[in-house]
Amino acid sequence: MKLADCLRALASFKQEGMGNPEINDLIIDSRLVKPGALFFCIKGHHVDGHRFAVQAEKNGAAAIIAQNRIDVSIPVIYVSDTHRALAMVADHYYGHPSHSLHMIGVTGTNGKTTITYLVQSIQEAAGMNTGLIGTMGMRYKNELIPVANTTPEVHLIHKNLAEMKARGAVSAVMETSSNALYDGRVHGCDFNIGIFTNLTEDHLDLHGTMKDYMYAKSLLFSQLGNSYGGQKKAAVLNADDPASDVYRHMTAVPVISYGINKAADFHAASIQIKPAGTDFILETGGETYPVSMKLIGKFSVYNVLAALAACSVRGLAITEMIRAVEQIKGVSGRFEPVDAGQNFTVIVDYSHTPDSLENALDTIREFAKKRVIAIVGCGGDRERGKRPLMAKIAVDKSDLAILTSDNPRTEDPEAILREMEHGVKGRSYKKIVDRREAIQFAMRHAESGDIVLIAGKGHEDYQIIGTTKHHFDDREEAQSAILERNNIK
Ligand SMILES: CC(=O)N[C@H]1[C@@H](OP(=O)(O)OP(=O)(O)OC[C@H]2O[C@@H](n3ccc(=O)[nH]c3=O)[C@H](O)[C@@H]2O)O[C@H](CO)[C@@H](O)[C@@H]1O[C@H](C)C(=O)N[C@@H](C)C(=O)N[C@H](CCC(=O)O)C(=O)O
Ligand SMILES: Nc1ncnc2c1ncn2[C@@H]1O[C@H](COP(=O)(O)OP(=O)(O)OP(=O)(O)O)[C@@H](O)[C@H]1O
Ligand SMILES: N[C@H](CCC[C@H](N)C(=O)O)C(=O)O
Ligand SMILES: [Mg+2]
Repeated sequence: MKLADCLRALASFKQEGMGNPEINDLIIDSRLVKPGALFFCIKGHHVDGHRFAVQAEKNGAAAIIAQNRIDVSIPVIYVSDTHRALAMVADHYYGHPSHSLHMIGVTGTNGKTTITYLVQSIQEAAGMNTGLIGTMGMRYKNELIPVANTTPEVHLIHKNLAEMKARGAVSAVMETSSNALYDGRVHGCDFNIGIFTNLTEDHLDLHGTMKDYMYAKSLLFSQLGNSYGGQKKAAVLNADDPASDVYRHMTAVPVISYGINKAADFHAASIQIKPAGTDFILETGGETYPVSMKLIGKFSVYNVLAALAACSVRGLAITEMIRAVEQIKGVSGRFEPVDAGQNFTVIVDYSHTPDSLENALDTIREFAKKRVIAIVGCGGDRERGKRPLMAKIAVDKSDLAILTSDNPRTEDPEAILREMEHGVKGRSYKKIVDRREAIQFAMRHAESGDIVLIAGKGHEDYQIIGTTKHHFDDREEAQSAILERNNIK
């Protein structure tokens, strides 16, 4: 596409430097620029991308989009907001893929990844080819492309939606994190459905207050626009979470509610949690349907209700959707059992927030006959307020809490643990800084019938120490520690 054509997506701009070169890629990292790329200077959280304009030119950029003055000899297009320009140009450059895909966005503190997997499975079972974008990568037709962010940068979203569409997708389901919504990473995405899971403490390092965090999430619902041209649009809201009362007012499209405690369009009753699954009665449209699924816990019931409500908008039959849900074995790293023939239970779970940790431990209590052992850490370079809270929940709700490291990133692991320990002064717990040793300790000390929860890292197959990613997988670590224990015996 020619530069002038790319610029048709912008409301206002000023070009300096003559020329209308062919643009063959949209790039925001100067290190990735190849000849013919259009480079966008983005002011980041750490550095100002304008500093890399010269490097982008050296690497062959055909033109540059900037908001501050830069000194290069290729065409420069000045705009007031380069990030917004990136979103608008990318949407246009890739042919507005979100306009013709049935787009489902999922926001909320916990449950987003799980719901995207549920929606993809339900829709695919009904013959709707569905792409998925989220924490574990971009997944389409059993191919997984890893991503740096739960919600990738906006040009990558439009690019990948276009690729999914070209390969036959009719729908895409996407995690829209609060950071991404606030930073504009989904600008230009035309969503049909917005799903809200829940709002509990996390990411206050980025949003400051719970109120600002709540408003960041509301952007998904205001971005739904209006129902037009016969397109089916809806906001799917959790009736049991007070933030839904705010989001209801933020959207102009129909609202579908789901919940357990309050009356809702998709309501679950008679919930029975068992070690191998959960049963409940779905009440919707004046009918009742029994559901018997392999997913565990009350929180899983919420996720299923949200997915069913969202998929119902396209008119999928309830009984068929339930059949698809009942087939799902689980989502990688979410309440995932590790079985190496041991006589105790090991569960790896991605609970890395106070609320999800509490839910995971409460769920385990529902069927624990002996001790509950919890291995818990908190990520570095992330919100610090949740550290003492998570330590307290671990100690309050387990019989043996082992505090350890998660991804320390650039923080001192001992310092993170000291902040966690503020929440458990005078209480009894074990502290083992090295996560591998913590897992080995738990596997050695677990007795017949105990349940060990390894929380925080779920599907992650790495540990970030400093800025280096080392291979590390809680499931593998638990397996080998169990085998080692068996060999020693
Ligand atoms: C704090 C934060 O949100 N950072 C995101 C942000 O990066 P940044 O603002 O730090 O970028 P920067 O390093 O300041 O660089 C600014 C610009 O200069 C460019 N640059 C930089 C160096 C260079 O040599 N040349 C160059 O051109 C960069 O490519 C960039 O365009 O923009 C990047 C591109 O979109 C993101 O990958 C990055 O996410 C980082 C990896 C991150 O950890 N983000 C977390 C907080 C996050 O967003 N998490 C949510 C999940 C939350 C949840 O699921 O609960 C998510 O959606 O992933
Ligand atoms: N609806 C829910 N309510 C509360 N906790 C939940 C819910 N669903 C899942 N969880 C817990 O949160 C953990 C993470 O779940 P999931 O990965 O689906 O959430 P997420 O919102 O995608 O997280 P992230 O913000 O890291 O992308 C699970 O391992 C489980 O312990
Ligand atoms: N999406 C979350 C994941 C946290 C996972 C946990 N293992 C950690 O590293 O803190 C985040 O980026 O904050
Ligand atoms: Mg996720």
